[in-house]
Amino acid sequence: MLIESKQLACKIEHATLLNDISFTVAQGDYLSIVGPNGSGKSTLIRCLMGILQPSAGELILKGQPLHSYPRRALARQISYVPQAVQTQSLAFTVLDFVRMARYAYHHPFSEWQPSDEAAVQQALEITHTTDFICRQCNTLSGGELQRVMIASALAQQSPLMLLDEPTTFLDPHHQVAVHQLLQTLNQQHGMTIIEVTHDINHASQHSQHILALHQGQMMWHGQASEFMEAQRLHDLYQQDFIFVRHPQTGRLLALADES
Ligand SMILES: Nc1ncnc2c1ncn2[C@@H]1O[C@H](COP(=O)(O)OP(=O)(O)OP(=O)(O)O)[C@@H](O)[C@H]1O
Repeated sequence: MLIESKQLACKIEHATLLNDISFTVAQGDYLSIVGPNGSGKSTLIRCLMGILQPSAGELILKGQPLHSYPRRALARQISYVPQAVQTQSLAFTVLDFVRMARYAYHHPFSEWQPSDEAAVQQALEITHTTDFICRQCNTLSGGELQRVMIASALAQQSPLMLLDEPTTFLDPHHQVAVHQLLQTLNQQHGMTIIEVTHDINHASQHSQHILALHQGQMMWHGQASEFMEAQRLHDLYQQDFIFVRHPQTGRLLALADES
């Protein structure tokens, strides 16, 4: 197993943000984490990044406690793509920004290696961001910047990529482009993906497993193809859904019932 979460709990001061969370993620899996606002999705991602310490239970990465990994060693295993970035804070060219992702392979005064250049070039090519390398990150559109963020995560060459609502602020075309890129990374490059998303149709169609959180607890974990069930979605979101079949794939799509 790549990741094992064993009865994970996370408390901040007196607030219990996560409780009794147990699941596993195999190499090559694509897990979507869903759930209503405030259910603990980002908190779980922060635990997986090693930023938050469990208050009980533990996270195991490749057989070792995740918190026992030194910072750089963890960055060689896990990369992270945030929801949205304040572009003003990115006063770097795209090339410099993606190169910085190689810090995990360097120590002070170590030299830039051909392997670093190869990793950066490959990340730029896969994400189709090569044309932007001389641009300042703070001049890119939201969709372009999100691809650069994924390029940066890819340059880390870690087997696991965590993404926190990576398509939230993107238009439909760029949402599809990022979704397709994630599919390619997962299916053709063997990348293990854990993605927080509010797009349950995307999650049920494109991921392999879904973990549904509700009030910091695990409400459901299973095969993505089995997720779409009226009572489950109602219990999760306190919202009725209408189901229709995708005319091409035949998969169930859920539409929030506004009637
Ligand atoms: N530092 C903190 N101190 C106290 N409570 C916190 C802290 N950080 C997060 N929370 C609370 O923990 C709960 C879970 O937050 P989290 O950001 O993980 O939710 P989420 O599922 O990612 O939500 P969203 O879908 O809105 O992004 C929320 O109620 C939030 O207010």
